[in-house]
Amino acid sequence: MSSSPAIKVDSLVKRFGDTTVLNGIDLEVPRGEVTCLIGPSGSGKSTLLRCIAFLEEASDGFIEIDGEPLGFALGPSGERMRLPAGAIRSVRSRIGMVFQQFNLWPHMTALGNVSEALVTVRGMKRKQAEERAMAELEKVGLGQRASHYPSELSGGQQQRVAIARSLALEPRIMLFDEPTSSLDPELTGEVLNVMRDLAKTGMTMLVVTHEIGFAASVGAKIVFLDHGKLLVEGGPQEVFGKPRHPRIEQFLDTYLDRGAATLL
Ligand SMILES: Nc1ncnc2c1ncn2[C@@H]1O[C@H](COP(=O)(O)OP(=O)(O)OP(=O)(O)O)[C@@H](O)[C@H]1O
Repeated sequence: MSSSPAIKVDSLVKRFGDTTVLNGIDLEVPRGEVTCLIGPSGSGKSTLLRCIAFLEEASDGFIEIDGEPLGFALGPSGERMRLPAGAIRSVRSRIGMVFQQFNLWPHMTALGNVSEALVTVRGMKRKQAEERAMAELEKVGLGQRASHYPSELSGGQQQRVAIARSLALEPRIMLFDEPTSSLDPELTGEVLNVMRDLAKTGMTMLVVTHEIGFAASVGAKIVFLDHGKLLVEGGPQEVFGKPRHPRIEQFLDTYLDRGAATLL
């Protein structure tokens, strides 16, 4: 495999109407590590993740996944050129994404939620898909809950099903958009543990989180976004250690979570 980073973001701009939400982001996400994206509310974290997942189209700039362009590339005369749908799908399929809201199908069991993705996206036979789905549910500690519907599962369990559903599709990169924001602390812990285990397997992960304790202990790289710009990036010690960038100091005062209080 090439030595290119798992994700490369180059001069990315995203505008909604007259509002510039991402204002020239350059970012490299190394392979096999956890990169945590932090920053104040409204700084553009979700938008950046959604651009990388191609759920939003960037207004300008480029994204590469494993060295291959996603969505847009430089054309022969140096113009920004949209790539064909097939090429976009092929690169996009390497990325899994987990959202704050679990987005499970309410009328399907946990097993159904995971296996359906394999049948519809991968064209797998139902029986084979269910076997695979069961194995994925076991990995996130939910083998015993396979026949339960989302309404019969806790928020933490629902999020673990969503993670299993993403992982079943064998992504090379996992994006997490505040996966624990809607959970209480106990359920947050169980989801973060699943993410810690996933990190140990060498999965490339880009995680938007307000869980500073998680970012400081699991993130190999921390990226701080502020008003649509990448303000600080580095290892946890560089970003959270003292002396700190004044904006980080201010951010920690506002967003410090319980785990972080003991870590920093
Ligand atoms: N579809 C959209 N149309 C218009 N404005 C949008 C859209 N999506 C996001 N924005 C705006 O972009 C800005 C950044 O939003 P974004 O959700 O990326 O921030 P964030 O850092 O993830 O915030 P939070 O931590 O609160 O989730 C906000 O001002 C938001 O209102």
